[in-house]
Amino acid sequence: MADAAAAAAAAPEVYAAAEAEEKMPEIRLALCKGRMKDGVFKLFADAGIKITLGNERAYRPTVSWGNFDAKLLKPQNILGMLVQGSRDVGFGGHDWVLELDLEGKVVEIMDTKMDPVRIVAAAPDPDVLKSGVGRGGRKLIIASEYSTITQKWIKEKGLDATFLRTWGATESLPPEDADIIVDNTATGSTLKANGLHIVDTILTSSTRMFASKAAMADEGKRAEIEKLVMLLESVKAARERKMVTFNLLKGHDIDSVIEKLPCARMPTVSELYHGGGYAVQVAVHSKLVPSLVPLIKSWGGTDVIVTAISQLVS
Ligand SMILES: Nc1ncnc2c1ncn2[C@@H]1O[C@H](COP(=O)(O)OP(=O)(O)OP(=O)(O)O)[C@@H](O)[C@H]1O
Ligand SMILES: O=P(O)(O)OC[C@H]1O[C@H](OP(=O)(O)OP(=O)(O)O)[C@H](O)[C@@H]1O
Repeated sequence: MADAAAAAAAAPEVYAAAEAEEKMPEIRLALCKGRMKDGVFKLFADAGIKITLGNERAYRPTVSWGNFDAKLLKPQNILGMLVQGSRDVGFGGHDWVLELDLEGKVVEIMDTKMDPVRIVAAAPDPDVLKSGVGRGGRKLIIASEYSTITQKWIKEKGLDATFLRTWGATESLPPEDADIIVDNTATGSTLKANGLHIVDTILTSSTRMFASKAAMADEGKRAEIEKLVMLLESVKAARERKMVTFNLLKGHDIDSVIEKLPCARMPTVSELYHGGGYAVQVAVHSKLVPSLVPLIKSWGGTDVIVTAISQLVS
């Protein structure tokens, strides 16, 4: 207690901001049930915001930061609720924005890039689009859960086809009950297990965060939403990067090393004890680390440390 009181006294602005957060305008948050849930919960957790569900069947989680009224909902419903204005912020797939024809009716505020999928047309016959006919010469039957997307695609391709709406397990329909399916694919294992070949890629999708137009028009809510986006984006940025720290001892040309570092902004450089050289710290894309570390060594760098970053705000 004494420690907490001392910390609060030493950093009054930070503690006051944390307390004030609970009195900020309420944001009605829709979290997604289903396969997107764990990734979204982890994104919040990595930003220091804990989402707690009372039990597995509870749909009203509590959020440890800010002033959220949170609910767990199916992503397809979330998008509709943002349009009708009963939720302020929510998560869903870009595919369902297109399927429900909601482009311009909800505001995309962040692409988490999580759960990437492709919406593809697939068939047992890889040449089905060339032949344009179905099993035994019948008119093509094209099955999908995505009604709008598929019917638009049929038109664009100029196919003479009957559309069949499915409710899951779409890959099981060909060859008897359908000639082509339109479905999402991530690893491709369901298509493969059912002997289906991709004949066209229609679009790509990922888990995105959306806001209602009304919430974005409300100054108070918008400010809170932007704070949330900044925090979640900082996790996304950090996940793509690593912190590389190294020493460059006296006698090496620090300026020429700094010039060669792959960073958009200036790296942090601090002087070593007794003017023995410099410690350099730079956040770099993870994929560059294996190339960068040997180069640092070749430039005379020592004591190279590569660490994970949890949040990065530019
Ligand atoms: N591997 C995947 N398979 C299916 N949908 C995925 C996948 N990865 C991401 N998604 C996205 O998840 C959303 C579908 O969510 P939804 O909750 O309806 O399905 P689900 O998570 O599979 O749940 P359920 O098992 O209850 O059907 C879509 O936007 C879809 O693009
Ligand atoms: O490319 P993959 O990694 O195999 O993933 C794609 C599959 O996962 C989903 O099915 P889901 O498990 O949600 O069942 P459903 O078809 O009944 O919706 C989706 O509809 C595909 O069938």
